[in-house]
Amino acid sequence: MTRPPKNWPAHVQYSTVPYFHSSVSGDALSFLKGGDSKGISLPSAPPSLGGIRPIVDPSHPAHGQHGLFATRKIAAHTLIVEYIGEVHSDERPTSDYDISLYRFPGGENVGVDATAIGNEARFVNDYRGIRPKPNAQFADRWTARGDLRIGIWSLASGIRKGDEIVVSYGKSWWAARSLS
Ligand SMILES: C[S@@+](CC[C@H](N)C(=O)[O-])C[C@H]1O[C@@H](n2cnc3c(N)ncnc32)[C@H](O)[C@@H]1O
Repeated sequence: MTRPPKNWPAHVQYSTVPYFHSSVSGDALSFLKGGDSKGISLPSAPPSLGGIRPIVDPSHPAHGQHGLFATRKIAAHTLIVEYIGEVHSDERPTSDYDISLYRFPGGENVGVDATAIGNEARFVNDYRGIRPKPNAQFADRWTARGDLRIGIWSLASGIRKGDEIVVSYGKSWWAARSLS
């Protein structure tokens, strides 16, 4: 088992490989695991280029929480970290750590929920109120053997060492929460 990074919360399981929930269909598993639906030897996520830090600035909108910060200069269009979590096909409407992975034409909607198990990626905040615009984005990441994952990738400007890594969660993410 990989040792959790600095500032990792005790109530969350740290993992560098996805966990597949029983709600994911066999067909979806074969597709997502690059044909190896037995789940042996899942490729580990590469080391994160971001480190977890507590947000101590009172003017930061996520003050009291944590964020992900570049531990070195990150070039444009670089994989910063894979979004590891529980891969699932059931509904998780109350999760704040759930990202959509793939929608199958037949209707199965697979997400990655890092509420209870995950890696550094679960600490990426939305740019609103933090920086004028995102410096990273969620996008597909295919492993060398053909597993489909979600990656957090730097945008064209690259990221300076020490900067907070921020994405856009999307207007609908915030709209859903302002109504609740
Ligand atoms: C995926 S988590 C991000 C990591 C979180 N800050 C933590 O320490 O666990 C999403 C949560 O972070 C907070 N968050 C992220 N971006 C934010 C922003 N721009 N303004 C306010 N809160 C934000 C919200 O509480 C949101 O539900």
